[in-house]
Amino acid sequence: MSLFLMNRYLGDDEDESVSNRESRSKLLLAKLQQKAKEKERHREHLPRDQSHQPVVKKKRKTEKGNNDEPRISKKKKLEVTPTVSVTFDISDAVSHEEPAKEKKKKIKKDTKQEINDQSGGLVKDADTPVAGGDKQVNMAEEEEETKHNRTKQDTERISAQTGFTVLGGFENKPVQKVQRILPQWLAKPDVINRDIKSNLVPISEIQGISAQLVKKLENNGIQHFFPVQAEVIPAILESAHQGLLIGRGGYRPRDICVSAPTGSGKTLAFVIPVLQALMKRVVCEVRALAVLPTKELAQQVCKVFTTYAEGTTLKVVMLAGQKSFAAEQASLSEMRGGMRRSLADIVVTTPGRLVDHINKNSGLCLDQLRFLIIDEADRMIDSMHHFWLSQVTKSVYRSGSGPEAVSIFKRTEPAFVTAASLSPPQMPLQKLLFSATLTQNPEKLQQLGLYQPRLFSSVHSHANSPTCSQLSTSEPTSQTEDRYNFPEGLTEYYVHCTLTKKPLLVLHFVLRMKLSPILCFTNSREAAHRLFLLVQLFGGVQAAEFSSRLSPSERKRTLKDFEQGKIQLLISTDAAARGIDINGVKCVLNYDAPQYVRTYIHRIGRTARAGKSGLAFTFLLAVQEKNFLKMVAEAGSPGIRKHIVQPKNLRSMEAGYEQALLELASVIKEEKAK
Ligand SMILES: Nc1ncnc2c1ncn2[C@@H]1O[C@H](COP(=O)(O)OP(=O)(O)OP(=O)(O)O)[C@@H](O)[C@H]1O
Repeated sequence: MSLFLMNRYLGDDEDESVSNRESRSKLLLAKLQQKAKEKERHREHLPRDQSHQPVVKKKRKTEKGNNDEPRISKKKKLEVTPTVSVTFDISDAVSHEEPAKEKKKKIKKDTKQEINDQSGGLVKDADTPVAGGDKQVNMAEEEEETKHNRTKQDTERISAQTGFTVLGGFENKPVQKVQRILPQWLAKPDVINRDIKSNLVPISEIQGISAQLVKKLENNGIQHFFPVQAEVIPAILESAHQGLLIGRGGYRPRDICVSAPTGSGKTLAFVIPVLQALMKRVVCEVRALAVLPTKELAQQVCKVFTTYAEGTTLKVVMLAGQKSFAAEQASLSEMRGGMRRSLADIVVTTPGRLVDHINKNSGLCLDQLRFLIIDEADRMIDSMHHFWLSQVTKSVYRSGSGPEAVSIFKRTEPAFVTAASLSPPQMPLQKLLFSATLTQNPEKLQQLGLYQPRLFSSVHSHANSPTCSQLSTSEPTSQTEDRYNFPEGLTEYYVHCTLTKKPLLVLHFVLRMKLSPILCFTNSREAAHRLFLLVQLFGGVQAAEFSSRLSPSERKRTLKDFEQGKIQLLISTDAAARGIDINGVKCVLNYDAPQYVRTYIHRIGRTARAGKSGLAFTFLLAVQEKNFLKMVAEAGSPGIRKHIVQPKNLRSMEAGYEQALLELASVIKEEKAK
């Protein structure tokens, strides 16, 4: 007994005596081929514009000849007799001499005609023109779409009537671009004004900051808060006020994400409220952990925390490999009377060093962690493969899993809030994310395990993105890519150049245009080193390089010298592209065009900081121009202009440059020999 039965439709004149299934297939194939040949013959004999009509006529004739029943009754027959299946076995056709593709096409056409006959002519052959041929040519695309939909509907209808699956309908369809749908919190952020200068808020207007901190701010020359600070500081303070303990009278605070331009003052936006929230603590425990991608950035943030914590009882400790592991361990805790005692309230660290301390049980206890600050958050998401976040989470919530879980400070990971989950009350962990290029990719943000996040952003394009709830009611809007924040005072230029002219252009910007201090970026440390040597050989410019070629202490000294104005031109890799706050950089040169838009934004963001103005020039080879300008425009740049350097302005430096080039070859040879 056969497991599967596949009935075939052999036409109205199906010969009941043919019981053998194989011969039935052959019969069907022969019949279809016969029809195809007839069609071909008719087409050849008729003028072009009428070539399709006789086929249709012939078909109708055949219908009549084979079956005297009117068309309507045939349809009825279909409805009441669900034993007929309209299928076609392609393998049957492969054994013949004609090219397989041609054959399939022809047979498919005839099969469709068969379906057409049964369905009252509703299924149209893709190649058969309908009445009003001219119109059809004009509306070819629409017609194609309608035809496809109709065929699909008819196929579905026949399947429903007969109970058999109609095979086919696998035409190629153009792939539609997927509309990006953002979750509500990403699509509708709290808006931060990009224009710092005209949106300053007096410090006294922000409630909840202690007199001690206000005084500190004023001593540091800060009279007003920048827009990002005026929005974010009250939000963090409010959540800290309400949510130090969850349970009766408290609630789990929402995580906070901030996306604001480079140099807009994001550091103080978390330093001030965190210090304020922890100021009244009684027992010293690690309650705030700030994670940054590099040593230099950790150092910078630690300095700000230390400055504002001065005069309070709060202790700030840095774990970034500047000191030995043992020294860092000693700064974290001490043993007194057989008890471990924390020596740190705020820890500033890098992911690698943090994981080391957690794994080696160095005395870094995160049981009481209240704030987890993730600065340069987009970069930190990229480094999630180090699993640093899961290690932190494990350390924070481990007190909820052991026998000590009965403790009043039992902590559980965020989940649904129920009466049971609120008892006993527990310390919440709140994540604070900051970046100038925070991704809008929900899939990436998902990795951070955010709890009811709230976004503060100055990106203007969010309004274009439909939210999940809007989607069902509104028409789809234009596709929005990730768009970023550009500082208000920044002016962007690009300079069309050739490879050989690039060093001359750098010299032109330093010596003729006098734009120093200049921060010049290359794409590799080798390129940075070569350019540095070349500029030195040319002479007349105080230059330095900044890359992983230098030791951490050399890098620190170089940055200090640059900040103090001892260096006119700092040639750097992307090591100095992110977060580094160097006062007074007038101009950024992209000696090598950056490959990614995020890199571009962070590089040019080293100037035009804190509401000041700045210039950014990107050197572009002819082949790079189109793609680079497109990338920058799509990222939301307010506009990048062309800057032309007249060849005559470079002429006076050419001889010196040629000489320096010759010397460079031997210097590099010597270096390699060493
Ligand atoms: N309210 C303020 N008044 C005056 N200066 C401020 C104020 N807030 C911050 N600044 C200064 O602005 C500069 C930039 O601040 P910060 O480094 O925090 O920017 P950022 O937004 O973190 O930049 P990036 O995204 O590049 O890291 C710093 O030198 C800081 O001292």
